[in-house]
Amino acid sequence: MSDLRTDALEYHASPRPGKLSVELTKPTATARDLALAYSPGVAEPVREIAKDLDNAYKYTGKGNLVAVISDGTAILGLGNLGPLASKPVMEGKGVLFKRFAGVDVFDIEVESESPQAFIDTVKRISCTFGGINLEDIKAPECFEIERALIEQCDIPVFHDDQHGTAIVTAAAMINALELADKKLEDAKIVCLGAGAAAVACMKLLVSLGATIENISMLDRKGVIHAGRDDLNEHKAIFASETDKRTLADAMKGADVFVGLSGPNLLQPAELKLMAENPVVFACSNPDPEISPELAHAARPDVIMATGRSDYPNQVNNVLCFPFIFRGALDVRASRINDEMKMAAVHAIRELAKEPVPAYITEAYGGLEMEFGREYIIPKPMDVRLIEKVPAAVAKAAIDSGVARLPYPAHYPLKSVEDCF
Ligand SMILES: NC(=O)C1=CN([C@@H]2O[C@H](COP(=O)(O)OP(=O)(O)OC[C@H]3O[C@@H](n4cnc5c(N)ncnc54)[C@H](OP(=O)(O)O)[C@@H]3O)[C@@H](O)[C@H]2O)C=CC1
Ligand SMILES: CC(=O)C(=O)O
Ligand SMILES: [Mg+2]
Repeated sequence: MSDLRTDALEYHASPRPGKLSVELTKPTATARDLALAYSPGVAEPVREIAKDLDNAYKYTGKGNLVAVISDGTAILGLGNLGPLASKPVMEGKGVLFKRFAGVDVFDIEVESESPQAFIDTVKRISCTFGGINLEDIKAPECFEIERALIEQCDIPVFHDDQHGTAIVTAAAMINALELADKKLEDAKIVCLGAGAAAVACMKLLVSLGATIENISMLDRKGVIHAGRDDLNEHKAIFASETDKRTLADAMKGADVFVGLSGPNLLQPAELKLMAENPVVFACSNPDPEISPELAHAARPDVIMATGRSDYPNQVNNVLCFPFIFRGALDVRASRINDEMKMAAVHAIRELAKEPVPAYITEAYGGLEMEFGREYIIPKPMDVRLIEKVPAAVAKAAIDSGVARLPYPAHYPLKSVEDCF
């Protein structure tokens, strides 16, 4: 592990800087090819698009192109390090979009002095894209930014840290609670963090049956309770009449801990206070709220997940965003609505119960996996994700009236190569 820093820097630097490049999709070998690709031939699609803007989907890459856009104010759990420092993560999201769902990405890092400046910038460039994935924008600004852009754009705008995270968390939570023999309706839930991801995750769990009175949410100042006068409207939804003030207060008898805050914020002593068979999703990246080693040592009965690839149960929005956009783009949805999000939750959740193919076992060093405490959610390289999730999302888009194309004739997809 001590080599990880060196290896990661080398990976990003060599043999050429970065992780993505632009590829050509048409022949360019002859003068004729160039006359078609550029002047004079390029004038023909220009004229067609000027006549009817929808022709951009026919003659350009718009329909398969997503902008991954950040202002760098909440880069993973590293904090507000500025737009340029967010670029490796945004390129990384581009890698995942392409690798897992064949979606092309331009990453865009925006220097903006205000949410309005960010909104204006994104709105002005939005016609280039088939969809917009907002990333690593801190709360509460992210809520206003996403709302305004959904209103102003006719393409899907999706804040991944809110909804991608919520969808995957919900899918894993339903499975984890089933294994713990508990019901979401009765579960006492502690959520450490009250930002973009935390608020969206708790809202989605409530829409799936969790009881808002059973949720204790905490920010840097402790438990969010009705006596506080420093809460924004998003935190205030979770303010309860309670005497609990600290994480330890909240953890007494809790069934579930969801960490969407920062590194090493949960102590073993606090974990020991939880009810039997506790479910702990320590999802802060790159360093979780508690390491699986410490958690298992403190509570042998824990069902444990992190956001990382190197432990069992990776609860990470990578399981959602490539596939939800694939489905949304393929039916040219005008937005990603609640029905599509819910369809994604169930498609991901159900896949965890299917037998794990041999190529996944091999990719994880021969580790045998089956639905259980160490396997509550599929692995990102499971190609059945591209079969199941876009199909469910596309169907939900059609059924809920936001699709502009019929169910794709080439669905269900069997692999990324099937996309076109
Ligand atoms: N596994 C996954 O797929 C994902 C994981 N995440 C992780 O979730 C975390 C939050 O991301 P995001 O919601 O986008 O960021 P935001 O900036 O929107 O929210 C951060 C939240 O964490 C709280 N917080 C930070 N430090 C502490 C602390 N010491 N004690 C209590 N609360 C604290 C903040 O409190 P306050 O409001 O008081 O400032 C804030 O509510 C990150 O670590 C990120 O990596 C995010 C998305 C996906
Ligand atoms: C995974 C992710 O999007 C995050 O940690 O911010
Ligand atoms: Mg993120």
